[in-house]
Amino acid sequence: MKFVKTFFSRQFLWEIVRIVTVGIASLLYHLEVISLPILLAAMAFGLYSLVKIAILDIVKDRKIGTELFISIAVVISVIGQEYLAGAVVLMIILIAEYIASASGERARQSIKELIGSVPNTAILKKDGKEQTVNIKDLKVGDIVLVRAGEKIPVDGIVIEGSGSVNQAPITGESVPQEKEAGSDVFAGTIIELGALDIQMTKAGTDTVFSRIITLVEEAESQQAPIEKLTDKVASYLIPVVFIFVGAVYFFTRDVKLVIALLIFTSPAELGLATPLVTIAAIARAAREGILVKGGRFLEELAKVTTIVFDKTGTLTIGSPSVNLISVINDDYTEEEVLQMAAVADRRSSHPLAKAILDFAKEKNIVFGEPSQFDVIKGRGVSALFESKKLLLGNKVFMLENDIAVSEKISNETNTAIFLAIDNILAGIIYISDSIRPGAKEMIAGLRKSGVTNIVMLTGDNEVTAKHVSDQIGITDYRANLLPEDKIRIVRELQSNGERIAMVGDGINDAPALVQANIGIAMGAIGTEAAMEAADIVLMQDKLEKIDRARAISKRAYRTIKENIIAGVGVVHVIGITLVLLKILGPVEAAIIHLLPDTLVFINSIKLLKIKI
Ligand SMILES: Nc1ncnc2c1ncn2[C@@H]1O[C@H](COP(=O)(O)OP(=O)(O)OP(=O)(O)O)[C@@H](O)[C@H]1O
Ligand SMILES: [Zn+2]
Repeated sequence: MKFVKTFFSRQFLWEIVRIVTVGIASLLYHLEVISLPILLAAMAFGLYSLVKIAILDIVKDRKIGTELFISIAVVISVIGQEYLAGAVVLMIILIAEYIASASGERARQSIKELIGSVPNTAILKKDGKEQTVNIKDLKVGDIVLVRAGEKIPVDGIVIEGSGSVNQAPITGESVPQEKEAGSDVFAGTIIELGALDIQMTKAGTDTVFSRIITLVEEAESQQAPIEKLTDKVASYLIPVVFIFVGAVYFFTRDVKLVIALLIFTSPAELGLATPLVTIAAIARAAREGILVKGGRFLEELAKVTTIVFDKTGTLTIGSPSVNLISVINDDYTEEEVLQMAAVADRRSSHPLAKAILDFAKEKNIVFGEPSQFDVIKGRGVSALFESKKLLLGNKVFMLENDIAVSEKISNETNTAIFLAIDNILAGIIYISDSIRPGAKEMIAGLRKSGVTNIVMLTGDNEVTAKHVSDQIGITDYRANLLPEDKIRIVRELQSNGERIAMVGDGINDAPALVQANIGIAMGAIGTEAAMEAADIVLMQDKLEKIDRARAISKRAYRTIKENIIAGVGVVHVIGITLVLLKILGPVEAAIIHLLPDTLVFINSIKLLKIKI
């Protein structure tokens, strides 16, 4: 069993030796086989690691941990001549420490097991020969051969062959994707059928897979606010505890009582309560293709009450197509309107421009190069072609340029793009983009999970914006926005004291993603910019992943609270009471104290398995 392997690995050898030494010495002393100095020597050996950690904590992290409490308790037991009690307590606490560190290690390993790994070698195809080489020796452009049942070792482009690839290690989606010449493939994914010749673009630590692993590993260091809070509470509580225990000793002179009290007043599991959950939840999310860049964001997403969506490319698929061209100025034909629009948009990288160009190509329309070209953000483009001035964009853009636009031309489902030639409206191009499947269910799911405010932001026109938001159940939408308006709106919502999550495609809306408390980027597989800008990255273009991310976050946050309240709070309060009532002595206290450690561990690690 992997579990057993971690717990008995060499890394923990010394901890086990210490536990056994102190245990056997206690037993032999009790049986009067060994003398007191030998017991004390064994205790010193056992105590050594605790004292070391206690001192390191104080000096390096300025933190008082359990180790200090226990060290003091053991020293007091020796001074007070309660040798055996001290030794047994020491042994049990060593066991507890060992459970804690081994379980943290176990959780970390399980992340790697969940996500998997990338092979170290690849079959290189060179000069008509095939040879197995180490990944490190591959160069960009090398051709790598991968067959059915094998893991793809590099990121690259398929140049020959076809096959179905299971991308679950990266996207969480286990339905295989068909790959053929020209398709992108990613390291760590598995070819289920077929064989592919892959031209390598990235290998080793540059691959998407590697980036995911690094992000997940770094995520642990991004403390959740609740963790900072528990650290703070612990630092206030500790002096109070020492004064309290000191007072108890002063009035009772009862060494055993003091030792037992120190065991239950130590903040042991507080240190374990959050990090374990964070690791488990982040690993769980990663397996579903949801990349959470820190424990902080889990907590933020769990608490969020407002979620802001970008429309194009997020709620809609983002690959629009032209439906209709209507000629307004009879001096031009339909072809000419399309041709001029294509000229104006040929230098633009906007998805709407792509739709227009694709349509022109489909109609075999030849379009020239503009002599001048400008992008007017959130409005459209302007261009100069054969001394004609072209303006292409939304209605606001036309009105801003004093171009008359008659009213009845709006159409619900389509985005109307206006073309003006020499400041006279020539035609309108209707373009539509379909709403992503599952959008309505996702919004309903978020509302059910307690998100009270859902807002849609778009640079698109009012009519289309209303149409889209009506269909998916969003009542609050803002249209005709410039990119800076989106940031401003996020700020405004925040200034009402609300925590905002913003969902976008991570490319055009990166600034708004950064401004929000949590930025969520969709469909980021392979898009470096989106992976950088967002705090939570959805590897797939699937809206239900937003619901999933929220569900996992809420569950993780709940688990942290359970750990702190039930695992730590309740056990300790009951423990202290029973000790003061003299129902529990030091040895019983130490044994019972193993319980919350184990509870916290089990409660956290279950996040990897349970249905959420
Ligand atoms: N290259 C372009 N060609 C034609 N129209 C454009 C172009 N760029 C912008 N527009 C017009 O300006 C509007 C706003 O563009 P913007 O890029 O800000 O947002 P969007 O892509 O429509 O939607 P969203 O804000 O939801 O991503 C578009 O709806 C379109 O009418
Ligand atoms: Zn956008």
